[in-house]
Amino acid sequence: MRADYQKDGLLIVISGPSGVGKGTICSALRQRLPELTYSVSATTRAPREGEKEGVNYFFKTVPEFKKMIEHDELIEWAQYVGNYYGTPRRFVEETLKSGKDIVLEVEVQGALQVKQRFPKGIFIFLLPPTMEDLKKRILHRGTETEESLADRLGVAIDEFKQIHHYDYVVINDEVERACDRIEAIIMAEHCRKDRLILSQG
Ligand SMILES: Nc1nc2c(ncn2[C@@H]2O[C@H](COP(=O)(O)OP(=O)(O)O)[C@@H](O)[C@H]2O)c(=O)[nH]1
Ligand SMILES: Nc1ncnc2c1ncn2[C@@H]1O[C@H](COP(=O)(O)OP(=O)(O)O)[C@@H](O)[C@H]1O
Repeated sequence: MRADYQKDGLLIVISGPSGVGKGTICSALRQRLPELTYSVSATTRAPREGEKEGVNYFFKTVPEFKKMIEHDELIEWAQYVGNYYGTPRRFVEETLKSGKDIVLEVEVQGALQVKQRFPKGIFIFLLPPTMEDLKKRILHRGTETEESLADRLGVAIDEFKQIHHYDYVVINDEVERACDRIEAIIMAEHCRKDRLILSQG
Protein backbone atom coordinates (compact mmCIF):
# COMPACT_ATOMS: atom_id res chain seq x y z
CA MET A 1 0.00 0.00 0.00
CA ARG A 2 1.55 3.26 -1.04
CA ALA A 3 1.78 5.96 1.60
CA ASP A 4 -0.09 9.21 0.94
CA TYR A 5 2.95 11.40 1.15
CA GLN A 6 4.30 9.82 -2.01
CA LYS A 7 1.44 11.31 -4.02
CA ASP A 8 1.93 14.67 -2.35
CA GLY A 9 4.16 17.36 -3.77
CA LEU A 10 7.63 17.93 -2.35
CA LEU A 11 8.12 20.37 0.51
CA ILE A 12 11.37 22.22 -0.17
CA VAL A 13 12.79 24.36 2.62
CA ILE A 14 15.42 26.95 1.73
CA SER A 15 17.08 28.29 4.82
CA GLY A 16 20.26 29.94 5.98
CA PRO A 17 21.44 33.20 7.50
CA SER A 18 19.98 36.61 6.76
CA GLY A 19 21.70 38.18 3.76
CA VAL A 20 22.98 34.91 2.30
CA GLY A 21 20.66 35.37 -0.66
CA LYS A 22 17.54 33.31 0.12
CA GLY A 23 15.19 35.92 -1.34
CA THR A 24 17.41 36.42 -4.40
CA ILE A 25 17.69 32.69 -5.03
CA CYS A 26 13.94 32.13 -4.56
CA SER A 27 13.14 34.90 -7.08
CA ALA A 28 15.57 33.37 -9.57
CA LEU A 29 14.05 29.92 -8.98
CA ARG A 30 10.57 31.35 -9.63
CA GLN A 31 11.75 32.42 -13.11
CA ARG A 32 13.36 29.09 -13.84
CA LEU A 33 10.83 26.77 -12.26
CA PRO A 34 7.39 28.37 -12.58
CA GLU A 35 5.78 25.03 -11.74
CA LEU A 36 6.92 25.43 -8.11
CA THR A 37 4.63 27.16 -5.61
CA TYR A 38 6.07 29.62 -3.08
CA SER A 39 4.65 30.01 0.41
CA VAL A 40 4.00 33.60 1.55
CA SER A 41 4.86 34.11 5.23
CA ALA A 42 3.15 36.24 7.85
CA THR A 43 5.31 38.77 9.70
CA THR A 44 5.05 41.60 12.20
CA ARG A 45 7.97 43.51 10.67
CA ALA A 46 7.17 46.73 8.80
CA PRO A 47 7.00 46.50 5.00
CA ARG A 48 10.15 47.64 3.19
CA GLU A 49 9.85 49.96 0.24
CA GLY A 50 8.25 48.16 -2.68
CA GLU A 51 7.01 45.19 -0.65
CA LYS A 52 3.39 44.22 -1.23
CA GLU A 53 0.81 42.68 1.11
CA GLY A 54 0.20 39.04 0.18
CA VAL A 55 3.09 38.98 -2.28
CA ASN A 56 6.21 39.43 -0.14
CA TYR A 57 4.51 38.85 3.20
CA PHE A 58 1.17 39.06 4.96
CA PHE A 59 1.90 42.01 7.25
CA LYS A 60 0.33 41.56 10.71
CA THR A 61 0.17 43.40 14.01
CA VAL A 62 1.57 41.53 17.03
CA PRO A 63 -1.96 40.75 18.40
CA GLU A 64 -3.03 39.47 14.94
CA PHE A 65 0.06 37.27 14.73
CA LYS A 66 -0.51 35.90 18.25
CA LYS A 67 -4.07 35.05 17.29
CA MET A 68 -2.73 33.05 14.31
CA ILE A 69 -0.50 31.11 16.74
CA GLU A 70 -3.39 30.48 19.15
CA HIS A 71 -5.63 29.23 16.34
CA ASP A 72 -2.89 26.89 15.09
CA GLU A 73 -2.84 28.64 11.72
CA LEU A 74 0.95 28.44 11.40
CA ILE A 75 3.11 25.39 10.62
CA GLU A 76 5.99 27.09 12.37
CA TRP A 77 6.82 30.49 13.70
CA ALA A 78 9.87 32.21 15.09
CA GLN A 79 10.96 35.50 16.54
CA TYR A 80 13.81 36.87 14.53
CA VAL A 81 15.67 40.09 15.40
CA GLY A 82 12.64 41.49 17.24
CA ASN A 83 9.87 40.46 14.83
CA TYR A 84 7.61 37.44 14.39
CA TYR A 85 7.65 35.36 11.20
CA GLY A 86 5.52 32.32 10.42
CA THR A 87 4.31 30.03 7.65
CA PRO A 88 0.55 29.83 7.14
CA ARG A 89 -0.49 26.20 7.41
CA ARG A 90 -3.49 25.87 5.13
CA PHE A 91 -1.88 26.99 1.88
CA VAL A 92 1.11 24.66 2.36
CA GLU A 93 -1.05 21.65 3.21
CA GLU A 94 -3.44 22.24 0.30
CA THR A 95 -0.60 22.72 -2.18
CA LEU A 96 1.12 19.51 -1.11
CA LYS A 97 -2.15 17.54 -1.20
CA SER A 98 -2.80 18.73 -4.74
CA GLY A 99 0.52 17.11 -5.72
CA LYS A 100 2.40 20.39 -6.28
CA ASP A 101 5.82 21.17 -4.88
CA ILE A 102 6.08 24.11 -2.50
CA VAL A 103 9.09 26.18 -1.47
CA LEU A 104 9.42 27.70 2.01
CA GLU A 105 12.03 30.37 2.69
CA VAL A 106 12.56 30.42 6.46
CA GLU A 107 15.26 31.10 9.00
CA VAL A 108 16.79 28.23 10.94
CA GLN A 109 14.54 27.98 14.04
CA GLY A 110 11.52 27.77 11.74
CA ALA A 111 13.17 25.23 9.43
CA LEU A 112 13.81 22.93 12.40
CA GLN A 113 10.14 23.16 13.46
CA VAL A 114 9.07 22.33 9.88
CA LYS A 115 11.38 19.31 9.97
CA GLN A 116 9.59 17.96 13.05
CA ARG A 117 6.22 18.21 11.33
CA PHE A 118 7.34 17.30 7.80
CA PRO A 119 10.26 14.89 8.21
CA LYS A 120 10.03 13.99 4.49
CA GLY A 121 10.71 17.60 3.50
CA ILE A 122 13.90 18.53 1.68
CA PHE A 123 15.99 20.87 3.79
CA ILE A 124 18.58 23.03 2.02
CA PHE A 125 21.00 25.31 3.88
CA LEU A 126 22.38 28.22 1.82
CA LEU A 127 25.91 29.23 2.74
CA PRO A 128 27.79 32.40 1.83
CA PRO A 129 31.24 31.81 0.28
CA THR A 130 32.75 33.60 3.34
CA MET A 131 31.55 35.58 6.40
CA GLU A 132 33.00 38.70 4.76
CA ASP A 133 30.75 38.10 1.75
CA LEU A 134 27.78 37.72 4.09
CA LYS A 135 28.54 41.04 5.79
CA LYS A 136 28.99 42.79 2.44
CA ARG A 137 25.71 41.42 1.13
CA ILE A 138 23.74 42.60 4.14
CA LEU A 139 25.37 46.06 3.95
CA HIS A 140 24.90 46.24 0.18
CA ARG A 141 21.19 45.56 0.56
CA GLY A 142 21.07 48.73 2.69
CA THR A 143 18.17 47.63 4.90
CA GLU A 144 20.05 47.34 8.20
CA THR A 145 21.29 49.74 10.85
CA GLU A 146 24.73 48.97 12.35
CA GLU A 147 22.98 47.44 15.35
CA SER A 148 20.74 45.10 13.37
CA LEU A 149 23.73 44.11 11.16
CA ALA A 150 25.60 42.96 14.27
CA ASP A 151 22.45 41.11 15.45
CA ARG A 152 22.06 39.34 12.12
CA LEU A 153 25.74 38.28 11.98
CA GLY A 154 25.51 36.97 15.56
CA VAL A 155 22.42 34.96 14.68
CA ALA A 156 24.21 33.64 11.55
CA ILE A 157 27.04 32.16 13.60
CA ASP A 158 24.53 30.27 15.78
CA GLU A 159 22.67 29.13 12.66
CA PHE A 160 25.77 27.51 11.12
CA LYS A 161 25.81 25.14 14.12
CA GLN A 162 22.50 23.64 12.94
CA ILE A 163 23.73 22.55 9.50
CA HIS A 164 23.73 18.86 10.49
CA HIS A 165 19.91 18.94 10.58
CA TYR A 166 19.79 19.71 6.86
CA ASP A 167 19.86 17.36 3.87
CA TYR A 168 21.93 19.62 1.60
CA VAL A 169 24.30 22.56 1.77
CA VAL A 170 24.40 24.90 -1.23
CA ILE A 171 27.04 27.63 -1.49
CA ASN A 172 25.57 30.81 -2.94
CA ASP A 173 28.68 32.02 -4.75
CA GLU A 174 26.85 33.05 -7.93
CA VAL A 175 23.08 33.15 -8.14
CA GLU A 176 22.82 31.07 -11.32
CA ARG A 177 25.24 28.42 -10.06
CA ALA A 178 23.41 28.15 -6.73
CA CYS A 179 20.12 27.79 -8.62
CA ASP A 180 21.68 25.06 -10.81
CA ARG A 181 22.54 23.16 -7.63
CA ILE A 182 19.06 23.56 -6.14
CA GLU A 183 17.44 22.56 -9.42
CA ALA A 184 19.64 19.43 -9.49
CA ILE A 185 18.58 18.59 -5.91
CA ILE A 186 14.89 18.95 -6.77
CA MET A 187 15.28 16.79 -9.89
CA ALA A 188 17.10 14.10 -7.92
CA GLU A 189 14.45 14.16 -5.19
CA HIS A 190 11.74 13.66 -7.83
CA CYS A 191 13.64 10.64 -9.16
CA ARG A 192 13.85 9.28 -5.61
CA LYS A 193 10.11 9.77 -5.13
CA ASP A 194 9.39 8.00 -8.44
CA ARG A 195 11.55 5.10 -7.35
CA LEU A 196 9.65 4.81 -4.06
CA ILE A 197 6.31 4.84 -5.82
CA LEU A 198 7.41 2.23 -8.40
CA SER A 199 9.09 -0.04 -5.89
CA GLN A 200 6.02 -0.08 -3.62
CA GLY A 201 3.49 -0.56 -6.44
N1 LIG B 1 10.65 30.98 10.73
C1 LIG B 1 10.35 31.75 9.69
N2 LIG B 1 11.26 32.57 9.16
C2 LIG B 1 10.92 33.32 8.10
C3 LIG B 1 9.64 33.25 7.52
N3 LIG B 1 9.60 34.12 6.49
C4 LIG B 1 10.79 34.69 6.40
N4 LIG B 1 11.61 34.22 7.38
C5 LIG B 1 12.99 34.54 7.65
O1 LIG B 1 13.09 35.64 8.51
C6 LIG B 1 14.34 36.28 8.32
C7 LIG B 1 14.16 37.77 8.20
O2 LIG B 1 13.41 38.07 7.04
P1 LIG B 1 13.35 39.54 6.46
O3 LIG B 1 13.02 40.50 7.56
O4 LIG B 1 12.44 39.53 5.27
O5 LIG B 1 14.82 39.85 6.07
P2 LIG B 1 15.78 39.16 5.00
O6 LIG B 1 15.23 37.85 4.54
O7 LIG B 1 17.02 39.04 5.78
O8 LIG B 1 15.80 40.13 3.86
C8 LIG B 1 14.95 35.64 7.06
O9 LIG B 1 15.94 34.71 7.47
C9 LIG B 1 13.78 34.97 6.42
O10 LIG B 1 14.16 33.83 5.64
C10 LIG B 1 8.71 32.35 8.12
O11 LIG B 1 7.57 32.20 7.69
N5 LIG B 1 9.11 31.64 9.18
N1 LIG C 1 25.36 35.07 -5.29
C1 LIG C 1 25.35 36.36 -4.91
N2 LIG C 1 26.41 37.14 -5.19
C2 LIG C 1 26.42 38.44 -4.80
N3 LIG C 1 25.43 39.05 -4.14
C3 LIG C 1 24.36 38.33 -3.85
C4 LIG C 1 24.24 36.94 -4.22
N4 LIG C 1 23.04 36.48 -3.78
C5 LIG C 1 22.43 37.53 -3.18
N5 LIG C 1 23.21 38.62 -3.22
C6 LIG C 1 22.92 39.95 -2.66
O1 LIG C 1 22.97 39.82 -1.23
C7 LIG C 1 22.00 40.67 -0.62
C8 LIG C 1 21.13 39.82 0.32
O2 LIG C 1 20.34 38.95 -0.47
P1 LIG C 1 18.86 38.52 0.00
O3 LIG C 1 18.31 37.69 -1.11
O4 LIG C 1 18.08 39.72 0.46
O5 LIG C 1 19.22 37.61 1.26
P2 LIG C 1 18.29 36.89 2.36
O6 LIG C 1 16.91 36.76 1.75
O7 LIG C 1 18.95 35.60 2.63
O8 LIG C 1 18.31 37.77 3.56
C9 LIG C 1 21.23 41.35 -1.75
O9 LIG C 1 21.76 42.64 -1.96
C10 LIG C 1 21.51 40.46 -2.96
O10 LIG C 1 21.47 41.17 -4.16
